[in-house]
Amino acid sequence: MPTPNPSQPRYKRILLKLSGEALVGEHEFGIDPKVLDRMSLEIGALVGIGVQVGLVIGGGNLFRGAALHAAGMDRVTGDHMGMLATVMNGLAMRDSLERSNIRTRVLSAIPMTGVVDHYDRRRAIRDLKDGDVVVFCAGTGNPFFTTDSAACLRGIEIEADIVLKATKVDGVYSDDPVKNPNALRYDRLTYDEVLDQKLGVMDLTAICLCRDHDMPLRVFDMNKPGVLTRIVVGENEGTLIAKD
Ligand SMILES: Nc1ncnc2c1ncn2[C@@H]1O[C@H](COP(=O)(O)OP(=O)(O)OP(=O)(O)O)[C@@H](O)[C@H]1O
Ligand SMILES: O=c1ccn([C@@H]2O[C@H](COP(=O)(O)O)[C@@H](O)[C@H]2O)c(=O)[nH]1
Repeated sequence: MPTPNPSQPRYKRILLKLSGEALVGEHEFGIDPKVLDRMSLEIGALVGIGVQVGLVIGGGNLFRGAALHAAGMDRVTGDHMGMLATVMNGLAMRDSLERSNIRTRVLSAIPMTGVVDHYDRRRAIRDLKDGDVVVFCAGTGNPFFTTDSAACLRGIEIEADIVLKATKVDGVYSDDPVKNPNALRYDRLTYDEVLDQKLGVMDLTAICLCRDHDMPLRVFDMNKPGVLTRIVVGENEGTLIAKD
């Protein structure tokens, strides 16, 4: 493996997936502005070294369709609410990034004239090349999916070099490390190993998409300061999921 060089990022274009739940921070529900500002700083550092950043933010801090359905709501309505939650997170992220003087474009899979622009792949690529951070919100625009799948889909569409899944655990484990303290962390896995062992850090649709389009994925802990820059310059953080 070549030695990491901070002035020469290994990845030119990334798709970063941020967990919605992580935005709660010290609050009980919703969005903690301190978390957004910390993430903006980390993302700004990447833009500063010339990395093109596409962003997908989950909605788990506000609504998840499956949870609403379990409480009695129609599933599709719940999923629509979940997708709208990701738009709110996208707006909050743009606000924080722009307060740090980082140019940001929010593109939504669901048309929302007057609030955000509608997703258009060619436009997204142009904006990325111009140095804007592009936030893709409203997931895939379809119910029964998750923002992990949306992140992998957008990553493939914009021809990102890698999908980076920022979460609250420091990689993929043999079992959910939050529930099983004896779970073992993997450094590297193939797509088929994740699928065969049903490792639950991401939904399996997302893993299948990445496998079918040979898109590498890295799962890492966003709470470690400087972690994004370290990954982008080629240091080993969390777990890499790739072909072999
Ligand atoms: N094998 C595993 N390895 C690592 N984490 C696992 C595993 N199985 C389950 N998990 C759980 O998956 C979670 C991933 O959570 P995360 O909040 O990033 O997901 P999300 O549902 O994509 O995001 P959101 O909060 O926006 O809904 C981890 O917090 C971890 O507890
Ligand atoms: O393509 C998509 C993406 C998301 N949803 C709904 O939104 C919520 C929030 O996303 P998370 O990935 O769980 O953070 C999700 O639970 C779905 O209900 C969707 O319908 N389609």
